[in-house]
Amino acid sequence: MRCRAKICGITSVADALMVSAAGVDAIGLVFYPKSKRHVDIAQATEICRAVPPFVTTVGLFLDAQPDFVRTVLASVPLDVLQFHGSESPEYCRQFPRPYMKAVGMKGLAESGGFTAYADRYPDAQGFLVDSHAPGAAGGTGETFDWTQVPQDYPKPIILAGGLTPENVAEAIRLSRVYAVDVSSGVESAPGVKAPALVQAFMAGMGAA
Ligand SMILES: O=C(O)c1ccccc1N[C@@H]1O[C@H](COP(=O)(O)O)[C@@H](O)[C@H]1O
Repeated sequence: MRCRAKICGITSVADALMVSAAGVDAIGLVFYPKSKRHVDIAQATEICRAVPPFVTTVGLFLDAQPDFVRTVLASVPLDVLQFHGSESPEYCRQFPRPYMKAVGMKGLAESGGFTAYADRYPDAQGFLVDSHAPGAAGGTGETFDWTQVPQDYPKPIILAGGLTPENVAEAIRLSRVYAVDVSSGVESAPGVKAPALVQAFMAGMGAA
């Protein structure tokens, strides 16, 4: 099966159309106010309405108030939610959308390991493994040991954290994941995606 691609931290219609034309399967919109890639509801609505069919729109939240998530969902046509903080299973399942739970892989082995963590979220659509420590914010732009990515978990695994055009083929070879997720590795500035880097990233995936 081919490895799918999500590009996160889209902040403009132009970038959404550019990465869609490059062949990505999903775009991510960051609703975390402290992020340099944060979008407001008006921007996000405009972006989601502009993406072509069959490109999935993902909303990233980090320990947001439930009312804020509901307010976003009332206006922005998101397909999937990505919870990147310390959200509980009960929190994640309360919204009328499928969700992915981000898992901070740093130090996870000492606190029970991936399976124990993921099993707490039986209704998650998939798990996004990132390089941060559990409880810390992700989006660090750093990699982690890709051989630690679980191989036999019965849900899709999405690999994130410090991926670039140069390392994505090796990351896919070592991790055998369902999908990869990149943000800072294809940017010319925070929140601004560089067409040449996006194309090189997609070509790098094809070399895996
Ligand atoms: O993009 C952000 O600013 C961000 C902020 C807080 C949590 C997660 C964030 N982004 C997500 O982090 C991973 C890895 O990003 P990178 O490729 O290492 O820059 C990815 O899922 C982003 O969507």
